[in-house]
Amino acid sequence: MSTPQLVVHHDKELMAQAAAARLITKIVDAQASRGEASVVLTGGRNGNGLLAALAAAPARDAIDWSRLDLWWGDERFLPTGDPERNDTQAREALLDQVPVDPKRVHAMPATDGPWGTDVDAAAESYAAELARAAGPENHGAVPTFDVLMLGVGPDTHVASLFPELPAVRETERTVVGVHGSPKPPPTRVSLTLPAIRSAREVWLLAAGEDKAEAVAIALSGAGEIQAPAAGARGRSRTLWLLDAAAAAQLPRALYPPASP
Ligand SMILES: O=C(O)[C@H](O)[C@@H](O)[C@H](O)[C@H](O)COP(=O)(O)O
Repeated sequence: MSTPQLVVHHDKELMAQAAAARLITKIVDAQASRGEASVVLTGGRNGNGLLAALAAAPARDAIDWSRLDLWWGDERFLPTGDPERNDTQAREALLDQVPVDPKRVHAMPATDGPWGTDVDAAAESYAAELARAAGPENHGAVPTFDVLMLGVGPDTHVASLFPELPAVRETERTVVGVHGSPKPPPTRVSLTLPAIRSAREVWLLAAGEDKAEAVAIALSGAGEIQAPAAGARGRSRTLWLLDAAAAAQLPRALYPPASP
């Protein structure tokens, strides 16, 4: 697993804009070398802020939207179109403004879908969809994502993997149903750490002083059960994209040299 790298931007707007520019370049490079790209989106303010910045980016359409596979790291288990769903918010922030191929937008199941309110069956179906998309060259039962993005909660949760709860302890399955999430809504579908760690690059997004303690804990050697963000590592790169407020409690030695 790759050692975390940190980039600290002056404020959350600049962090979102810089991360969006970074994502454009990553997708364009993947499409140039492989003919397609695969990205995992995250819910939350920082994740949606990045998507909104990407929608406004001048270089946005350097991306061939028809050759981009989009997945989610987690989803609030609600009816299709519910404003609280991560995919609803992603569509509003970006996807409704670009010509994505609907067959390559892999939303997680909703409660009005084929599995109804059975979140565990819904999770199994998403795991099966991931496995179908995984090629022989991929590591196990998920495609090799070029970039997997994660917001970081103030308790160090990522996706819907919360400290000490069952989902963060999962070592076999790639997708699980989450019951009793401390962050509402209580029922969710989430990738697990093994699935997260199959990504080439994992980018963790954290802005605001309410994340400063979580960032310091996750980067200070805490275990992944107590601090799930600490276990979110990419195969070739793990990148923490922060603003100065979220980096404020980091030991100075961890602070990147060019930071504001
Ligand atoms: O479904 C969700 O809520 C998200 O996937 C969750 O993991 C989020 O990314 C973090 O809670 C950070 O959220 P903020 O960026 O809004 O603080």
